[in-house]
Amino acid sequence: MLQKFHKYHGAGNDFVLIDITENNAIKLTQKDIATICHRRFGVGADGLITLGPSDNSDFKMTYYNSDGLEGTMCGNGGRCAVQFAYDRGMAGKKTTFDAVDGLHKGVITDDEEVNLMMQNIGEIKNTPFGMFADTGSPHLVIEAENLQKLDVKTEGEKLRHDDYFYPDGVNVNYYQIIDNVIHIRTFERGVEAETWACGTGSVATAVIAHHKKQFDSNSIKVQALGGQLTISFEFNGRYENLWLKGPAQKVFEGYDFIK
Ligand SMILES: N[C@@H](CCC[C@H](N)C(=O)O)C(=O)O
Repeated sequence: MLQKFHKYHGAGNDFVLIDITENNAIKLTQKDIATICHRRFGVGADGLITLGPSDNSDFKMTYYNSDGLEGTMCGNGGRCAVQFAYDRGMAGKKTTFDAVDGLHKGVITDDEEVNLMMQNIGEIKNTPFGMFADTGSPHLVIEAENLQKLDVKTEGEKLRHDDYFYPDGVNVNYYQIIDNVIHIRTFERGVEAETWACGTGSVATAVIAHHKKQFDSNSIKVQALGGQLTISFEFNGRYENLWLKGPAQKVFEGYDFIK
């Protein structure tokens, strides 16, 4: 069957998006999704997102990692979903949508970026390896001395599977602060590789750097391999009113043949 898809990226974190509001009958198996996301045998992406009907908002976003399994919240995917919904006339420049961790507001800004409201963050925890925060997805955050030279694939993969985080596993972020900007590299669970940006990981890293008093400001720039994100928040004993802003752009559209 030919399935219409759209490819977007958010700071280099790339996704296949499918509007299932008109064809809710489409059922994608884990193998279908993994094949669509495969960079040799498919379209190629870090994940796949469906936009379906929602009772209480403009649409429901469901996110799958490139391994074909449903993931937890994806910040850059959410930002791409906001741009996609606007491009398809499913929502205005201001929208509200439903995701696995609850309702999110999204705004397409005057500088043509997408700003996404994230859930409040609960406890920031210490682990034997670094600090941990759940920003809709679980993230371990580790400060590195030479980020550029770090073997993120080898080091990140070890921690992602460490017994300490069993059974859920964890996404692993390494960061270095240069000239008041957080530089970040992330090994993503479910993609099982380093991605070019991670929204929920950037939020976790910004609040942890603030928690460690490395920043006074409540607006922090995070430079990923594929682009820059800005995280802003209020701190009232806990991190609230969190927003993740950055580029979210269409790359192309097409039809994929799904058996
Ligand atoms: N790239 C995403 C994070 C996606 C979630 C993750 N891989 C998981 O399921 O653990 C983002 O931009 O937040």
